[in-house]
Amino acid sequence: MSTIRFKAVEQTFNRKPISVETNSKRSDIYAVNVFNNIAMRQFMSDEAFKNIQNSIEFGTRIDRKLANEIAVSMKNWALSKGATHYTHWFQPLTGSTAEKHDAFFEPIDNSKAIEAFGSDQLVQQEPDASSFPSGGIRNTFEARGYTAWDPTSPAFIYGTTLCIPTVFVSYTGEALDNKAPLLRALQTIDQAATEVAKYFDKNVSKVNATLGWEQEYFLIDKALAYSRPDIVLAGRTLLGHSPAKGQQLDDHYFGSIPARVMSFMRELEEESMKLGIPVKTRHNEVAPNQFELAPIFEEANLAVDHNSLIMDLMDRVADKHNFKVLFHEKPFAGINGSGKHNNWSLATNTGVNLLSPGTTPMKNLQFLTFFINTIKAVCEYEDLIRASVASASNDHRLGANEAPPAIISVFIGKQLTKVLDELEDVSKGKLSPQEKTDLKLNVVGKIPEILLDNTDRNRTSPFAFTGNKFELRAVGSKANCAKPMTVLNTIVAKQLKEFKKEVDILVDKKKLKKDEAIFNVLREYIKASKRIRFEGDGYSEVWEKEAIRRGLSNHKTTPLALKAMISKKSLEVFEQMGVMNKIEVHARHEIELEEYAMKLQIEGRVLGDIAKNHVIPTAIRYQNTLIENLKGLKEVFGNDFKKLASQQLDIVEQISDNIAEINSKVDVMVNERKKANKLDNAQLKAEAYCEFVKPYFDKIRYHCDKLELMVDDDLWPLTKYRELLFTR
Ligand SMILES: NC(=O)CC[C@H](N)C(=O)O
Repeated sequence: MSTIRFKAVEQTFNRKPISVETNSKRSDIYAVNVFNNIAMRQFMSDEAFKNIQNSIEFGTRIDRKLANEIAVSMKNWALSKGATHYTHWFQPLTGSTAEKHDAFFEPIDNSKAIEAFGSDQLVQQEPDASSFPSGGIRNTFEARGYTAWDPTSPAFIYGTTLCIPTVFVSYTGEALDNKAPLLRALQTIDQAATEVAKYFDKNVSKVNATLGWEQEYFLIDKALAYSRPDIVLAGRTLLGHSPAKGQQLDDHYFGSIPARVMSFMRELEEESMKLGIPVKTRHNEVAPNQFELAPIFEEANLAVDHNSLIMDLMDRVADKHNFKVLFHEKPFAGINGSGKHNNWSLATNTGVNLLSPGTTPMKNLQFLTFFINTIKAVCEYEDLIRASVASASNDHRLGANEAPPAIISVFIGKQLTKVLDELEDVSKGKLSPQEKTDLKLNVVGKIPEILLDNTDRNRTSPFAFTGNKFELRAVGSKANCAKPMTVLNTIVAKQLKEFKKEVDILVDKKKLKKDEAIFNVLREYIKASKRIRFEGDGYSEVWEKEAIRRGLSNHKTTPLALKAMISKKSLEVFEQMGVMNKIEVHARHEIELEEYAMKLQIEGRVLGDIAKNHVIPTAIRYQNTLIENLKGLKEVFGNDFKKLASQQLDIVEQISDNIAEINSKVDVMVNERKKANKLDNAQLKAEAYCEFVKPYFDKIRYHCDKLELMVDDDLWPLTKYRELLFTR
């Protein structure tokens, strides 16, 4: 086994950057592989173009006849780009993407064939999807699943395949994927936010939620990564002693990008550009061999699709450059893990960012309205947000003093805290002319147009306002952003609807002026949502205690965090907002619990195997050399040998002790796993894995890592941390 390690290290030493030919002008290739407006205009009639534009903007139905024309034009465009196949591209509840390719080719008799693709193939398909998780939805209804075209996310060519973004739903209408609920949530926030935005500008007829994600990842040489069974099977290292040097010198963050990584990034960016993914930022992250990539924000549905697509693209491009991308939130113990911060905002079709202060008091009141409503929504549903980012892998990251804690709170900075404090004192009911002027001039009027440079940063906060958007920092690097985005947009929509109702009542019944009514409602919201606001150090123990006092949840593990998904309150908000019915939520809850248990089961098995079949035999081999040495010393020195051999004897004993510990702990862990596996109830099974199996991982690791420090480096079979993290 150690030969694999040394071969891998040697291979890595000999690697050179793969040269990539890239276009210096990115704008020339931007979106060339996307069926966007330019391509559509070129390939379809005006009528069809207008029809599809309306559908994208207002969700109107696409006429069947025109759908056929759209399909044909899409096919012609794809063929002109060299595509041979098409696929409905969807995001099942596995969290990744799925595709089943069909050729355009169709024989019409035994001597002739055509390239065929019509509305039937575009609009709806029935993949044999029986193997995707459905959380019992399909069994309950004996319904099959089908994929349906999502015209709001443009088709694109990936390799030689035309990919058509689709939703995946059962015949009874239940969503079997991550996209369908997201689209519903985006529709509901559009309606709710548009209604409220109309208070300030009658011309607003649509509000888009926007998302800018930041993807963190590790890049490890392929040979090194594949030399470790734990990385291959579990996506993370389950053991490995910390290297002498880790990230303590802070010399990687924003440092110069290593040459091989740079080649990888250039090719990735080039391919992303062609797919219309507007990647903009690249840099080294905190940990050695950790990097980050971020695009410009986009409409949330498109941004989610682009993130799923780029994760796939990263795998492929990395492979070409002899790297493996690790998306796991915590691939290495002792150094930083990876997140995927979600920057979220709301934008009107009149070009206004609703979370950006403006030049006039009215614009600032609009900003405050959306700002305070968002805070209130997060306050009401903090536990649901936590649930939306819960996973076995993200549990390692949240609360590890490198990413936000498991407690959800909102950070807004000093300046806005002051504004909210002042708004809290607004009088009840009608405002005097003096108070109105004062508010206009001294409170609302004083919010600077550009807050970006004035907002403090707080990396310890899970939900931080950063000048013109909120940054949800709790999302894990492996996650599909659709989940947190569905929750966030749903709860803010609910909140905005409530706000509108309350303001309207004050205007209609209490005869308050619109802005008076708004001030009155906001005042109450500021008071009601105070407990979620926290400006201090989210890593501190003081905050943990304070959060308990404030009644905020602090679920450190997924089985506990997920419970909030199916609380009465959560089921109600999903149902009322038309995002998911009870069956859909329960199905997802069940799937996530099962996934949690399975992930831990895999980790337990891999660890057991490595510990017993790799670590222990290696330790015994080394111990045997020591014993040989001891025998030799005895032969040469006779009774005096003990003095000379005391250290060796000590090591021999320590090895035996560690072996004994590993052996017995693996046995107990296997037993606990067996007990957990017998449980039918998904919640209890996940809890059993969490409480009784997982704790053994660290205990076993401890002794394996001790042996790593003792055993001859030549014999050690597992590629070491220093090799994984510092060879590139
Ligand atoms: N520089 C950073 O912001 C680090 C973020 C951190 N890696 C996380 O998991 O969220």
